[in-house]
Amino acid sequence: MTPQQHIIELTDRLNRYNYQYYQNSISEVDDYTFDQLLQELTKLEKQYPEYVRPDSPTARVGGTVSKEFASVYHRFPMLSLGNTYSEEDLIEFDNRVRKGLRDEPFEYICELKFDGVALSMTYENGLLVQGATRGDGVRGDDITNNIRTIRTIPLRVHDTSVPPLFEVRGEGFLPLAEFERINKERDDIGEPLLANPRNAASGTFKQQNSAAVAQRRLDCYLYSFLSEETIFQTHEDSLIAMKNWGFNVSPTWRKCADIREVMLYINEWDTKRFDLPLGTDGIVVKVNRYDQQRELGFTAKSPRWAIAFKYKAQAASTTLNGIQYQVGRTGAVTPVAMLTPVLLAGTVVKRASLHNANEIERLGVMMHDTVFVEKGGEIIPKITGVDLTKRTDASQPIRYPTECPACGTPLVRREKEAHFYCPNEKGCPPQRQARFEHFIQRRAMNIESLGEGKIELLIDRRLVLTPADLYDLTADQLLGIEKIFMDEAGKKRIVSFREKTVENILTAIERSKAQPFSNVLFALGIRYVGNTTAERVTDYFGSMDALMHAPFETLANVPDVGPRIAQSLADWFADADNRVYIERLQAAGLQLVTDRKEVVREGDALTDKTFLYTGTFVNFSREELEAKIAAHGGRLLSGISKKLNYLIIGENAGPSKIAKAEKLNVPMIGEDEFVAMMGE
Ligand SMILES: NC(=O)c1ccc[n+]([C@@H]2O[C@H](COP(=O)([O-])OP(=O)(O)OC[C@H]3O[C@@H](n4cnc5c(N)ncnc54)[C@H](O)[C@@H]3O)[C@@H](O)[C@H]2O)c1
Ligand SMILES: [Zn+2]
Repeated sequence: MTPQQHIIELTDRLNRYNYQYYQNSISEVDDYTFDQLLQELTKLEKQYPEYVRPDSPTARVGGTVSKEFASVYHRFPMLSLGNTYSEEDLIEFDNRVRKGLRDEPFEYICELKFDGVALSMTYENGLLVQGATRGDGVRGDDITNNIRTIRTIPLRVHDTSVPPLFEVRGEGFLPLAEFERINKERDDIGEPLLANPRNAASGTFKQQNSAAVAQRRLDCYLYSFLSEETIFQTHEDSLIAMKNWGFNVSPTWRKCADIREVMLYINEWDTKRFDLPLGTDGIVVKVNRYDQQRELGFTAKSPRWAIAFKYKAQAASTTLNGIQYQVGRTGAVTPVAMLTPVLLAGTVVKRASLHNANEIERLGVMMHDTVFVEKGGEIIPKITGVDLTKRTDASQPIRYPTECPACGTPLVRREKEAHFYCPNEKGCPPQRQARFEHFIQRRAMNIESLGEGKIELLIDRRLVLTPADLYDLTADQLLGIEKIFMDEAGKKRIVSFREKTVENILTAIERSKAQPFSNVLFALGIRYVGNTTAERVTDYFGSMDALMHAPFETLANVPDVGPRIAQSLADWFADADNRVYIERLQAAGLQLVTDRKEVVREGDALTDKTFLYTGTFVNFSREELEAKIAAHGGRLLSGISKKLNYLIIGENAGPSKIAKAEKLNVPMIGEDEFVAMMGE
């Protein structure tokens, strides 16, 4: 390849990675590889400036704006950061700064480099008026409504000392625990898992539906303050002030007197960062004084007064001793690597995720190979490669099972899905057990006193076959059952049903009969039917009877449902065993209707019309307004979508609702118009 061809190839490749990363929230390669390639291109361009392409990724911020959102211009450009993985580069940076400041004394502020999405928030007279992404650095996407869903970003700053117009910047992120929770829920209802917290956060901020954004509890750490007039002398002062004004500033920053102290900070956070509630990929070093920052200035792409030091992903090598194939509630088979224990980022790792059969093939990994494990933004480490130099004759090809490891049923693979499934939904033991665990969880029937091995024992003793059997259990059957479990480490654990335990369990089972209909529907464990979907569906149909007999077209028309979930519901109710199951739950006294108040019809002027309201009203309380809509045949929706016919505007109406309605061209009416519409 000639240098020119090489430059062309690298430019195209990096531009494609950038597009996938910023536009589609997908990483085709890991960050380290990306950064190495970018460095290679930078070097080549320096050597052969005549071949530099105008669209070179070395000269611009990698993102773009998207068509789905309005674009906004940034008052101050939102740039990138120069980055490095080596201490030598850091010392070079320090030398450049010293030279730039002509040996004048200076200090650094070190911060963690939070791994999420750069956000900019503009405040006018103390009010949050705009939230935007970085985009191409000059223009970003206006995602104000999505940013408003972040609880830690104040909608109003009460302190009167803030300037009339200012901007704060920070990193929007998905906390690790939230990422794990979402993935657990997705796994539970058979949705594909989100790849990593950064890409998940970036994908979430790009969603059109703010209500869906609000359900993922995004957060944001602020790290920068900007305004026309200078009100702070140093970055340190601005961090302290932002904190005092109620912004979420991570307490992890530190002032460092020189580059040696910066190195200490880097070493200290190398492993400590894994204890933080979010993913981080390095640290950011900034010159503290603003006048010195101004003196140093910017390149086209990044400030000269700051640099990011990135940690290489923490990796270790160890041997792959076996693979456990776990069968989940929906029958999906997940391979988990069993490793020779190895120390990684401060914890001992014995297992690593292998995701699915495609991943095993992609890695080309064989049994007894020496493999690399890495800890990235996720809690469970993953296998990222094979050390081929250590491969011996002992390595054996991995034969992915063709039959369910638990029940022997031949596995199937559904179209376009990465997982193999055990189709023996009713008879497969781990599927059955997981179905019970799903049924008893708090968000479902809330019989959690049956957790921790107790369900296993009841299934073992054949006291229960389906969750409906729980409602026939008696104290006599339960008293005195006992089993000793051995855990992996060979530790004994005794599960026994003593008097008090039995009493608790039976009380919880009895109480579960009062759980609302939507919890019951969720508890059934129908594929793709999570909590929210269950609420939408039960709200819409009002009773199990109506739901069970609804044709596919009606199901698909329920707000937020769509054909995929509708098909899953239709298939489930078409199964005769499932209908018997429902009959038994009904006989046991579970709630199979919504406890909506009886609607007394007063008219039908609003028939087939959908409504949503915002604010408060003169003639009605919220409940009264809702009752009026129903009494005249109208329907209340839970969010603004194209399916909404009218948004009723009251006093102190929510600006984000109004903005959204404007955007979707949903007609807005006042209280008087609403009354007139009812014909009262
Ligand atoms: N894997 C891929 O395919 C792929 C593709 C494109 C980019 N990337 C990654 O993204 C990087 C480029 O992204 P970039 O231009 O946003 O640079 P960057 O992420 O390396 O640095 C700039 C960003 O750091 C963030 N940041 C976090 N904590 C901060 C703090 N305390 N102070 C200031 N900023 C902080 C801000 O969002 C800022 O925009 C690449 O170096 C690469 O690692 C990866
Ligand atoms: Zn099976």
